[in-house]
Amino acid sequence: MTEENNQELRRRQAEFSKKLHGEDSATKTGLKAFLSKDKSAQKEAVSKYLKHWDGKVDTEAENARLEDYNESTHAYYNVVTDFYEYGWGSSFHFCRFSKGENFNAAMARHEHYLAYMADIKANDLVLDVGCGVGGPAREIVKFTDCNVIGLNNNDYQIEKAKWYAKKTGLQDKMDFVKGDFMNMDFDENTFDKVYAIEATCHAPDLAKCYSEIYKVLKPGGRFAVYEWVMTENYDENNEAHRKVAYEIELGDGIPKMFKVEVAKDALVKAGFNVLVDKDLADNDDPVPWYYPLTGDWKYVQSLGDLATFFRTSYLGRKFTSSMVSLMEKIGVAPEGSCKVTEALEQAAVGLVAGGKSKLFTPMMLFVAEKPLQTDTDQ
Ligand SMILES: CC(C)=CCC[C@@H](C)[C@H]1CC[C@H]2C3=C(CC[C@]12C)[C@@]1(C)CC[C@H](O)C[C@@H]1CC3
Ligand SMILES: C[S@@+](CC[C@H](N)C(=O)[O-])C[C@H]1O[C@@H](n2cnc3c(N)ncnc32)[C@H](O)[C@@H]1O
Repeated sequence: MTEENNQELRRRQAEFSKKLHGEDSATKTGLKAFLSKDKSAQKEAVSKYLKHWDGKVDTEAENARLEDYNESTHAYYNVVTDFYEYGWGSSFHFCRFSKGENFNAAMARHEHYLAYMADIKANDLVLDVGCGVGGPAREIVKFTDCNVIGLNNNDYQIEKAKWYAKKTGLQDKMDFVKGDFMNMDFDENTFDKVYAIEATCHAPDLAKCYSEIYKVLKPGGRFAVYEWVMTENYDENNEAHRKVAYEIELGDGIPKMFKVEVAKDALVKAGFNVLVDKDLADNDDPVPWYYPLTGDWKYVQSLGDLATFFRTSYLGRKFTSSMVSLMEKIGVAPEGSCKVTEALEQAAVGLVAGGKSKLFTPMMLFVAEKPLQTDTDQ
C-alpha cells in the first residue's frame, strides 16, 4: 500500500469510528455504549466484518480474508469491543488459573509473567503490539514502572485506552497510537522491549509482522508474545479440525489460524533468536484456561467471580443474545447486533472445542531476542 493510500485509509477509519461510536465514545461502556451507536454505521461495520465469513473455506475466500485483514479486523473490534468489556473486562486475553485464584488475579498474573519473561525493567521504553483498550499495558506499567506505547489499528479502542490511562493516573507512563503492525511507523531500534498479547494472530503473514517488530526493537532487546496458534495436533485436511479453526477465525475476526511451527519459523525468518517456545496450555491445570466459556460452575474459584462467570457462561451468553435480539427487534439496538452475538457464540464454541481437544492454544509463549550483532554488521 502506498503512503498516500495508507493515510487515506486511516482518515476514513477515524471518521467512520467517530460516526459509529460518537464524539465522547471513550467514556461510555457496556449497555450505554452499545445503545448509543449510529445505527447505519453499525450495520455497515457488521457487514464489513462478516462479509468474508460466509462459510466458504476455499483458497479464494481465504485469500480475500488475508488481503482485507486491516479493514475486517478494524470492523470486528468496532462491533465486539463493548461486548468484550461487558463480559470480560479491559484485558482482552485468556490466562491460566490456579486453585482458589480469582479471575482478575489470574489475568494480572498472566500479564506479569510476560513482562518478567520479556525482562522489562523500570523506565524501559516498551511497545505493546495490538494493545486493545490498554488493560495489560496499565498492569505492566504498575508492575515494572516501564513506559509503554500501545499500537492499535482500532480508533475506538485507542480513545478508550487513553481515557483509562488518565482515569488511573498513568497517562505520563503510557501513550496509545494508531498504526498497523504489518507496517509500523516507528524508527528502527526504538524500543528496549516489545510484547504482544493475543493480537498478532490477526496478521495475514506472521513473518512480515515479526520482522516489523524486529525492526523497531533495539539490538539485544527482547520480544515476548502470547500467540494464538493451532497446535501440532492440528491437521488442516481433517474436516473436524478445520471446523474448529474456522469457528475461531469467524468468531474472533482472524483471517487465518496458523500452526505453531509457522509462528516459530516466522520468528527465525525475521532474524530473532528464539529463547523460549512453550505452550502454557499444554499441562494438567485443574482449572482449564477456557473454563469461563464452559458454563461449568464447578470451576468458579471465588464468589466475586460469579457475575463474570454468569456473563461468559453458556446460560449468560444465551441471556445476553436474547436481550440483544429483543432490543434489535424493537429498534433500540442497531441492526446487525444479533449477528455479532451469534458470531461471538461461535467463537466461544470453537475456543472451548479447540482447548479441550488441544488443537488450539491462546498462550503459545515465545520469547525471542534480537541479536546484538546482525550479519549485516559484520
Ligand atoms: C480475538 C482474540 C485474538 C482474543 C480475545 C480473547 C477473549 C478475550 C475473547 C474471545 C471470545 C470472547 C467472548 C466474550 C468475551 C471476550 C472473549 C472471551 C464474551 C463472553 C463477551 C460477552 C458476550 O455476551 C459473549 C462473548 C463470547 C465470546
Ligand atoms: C484480542 S485483542 C488483544 C488486546 C490486548 N493485547 C489485550 O490483551 O487486552 C487484539 C488487538 O489487536 C489489535 N490489532 C489487530 N490487528 C491489528 C493491526 N493490523 N495492527 C495493530 N493492531 C491490531 C486489535 O485492534 C486489538 O486491540
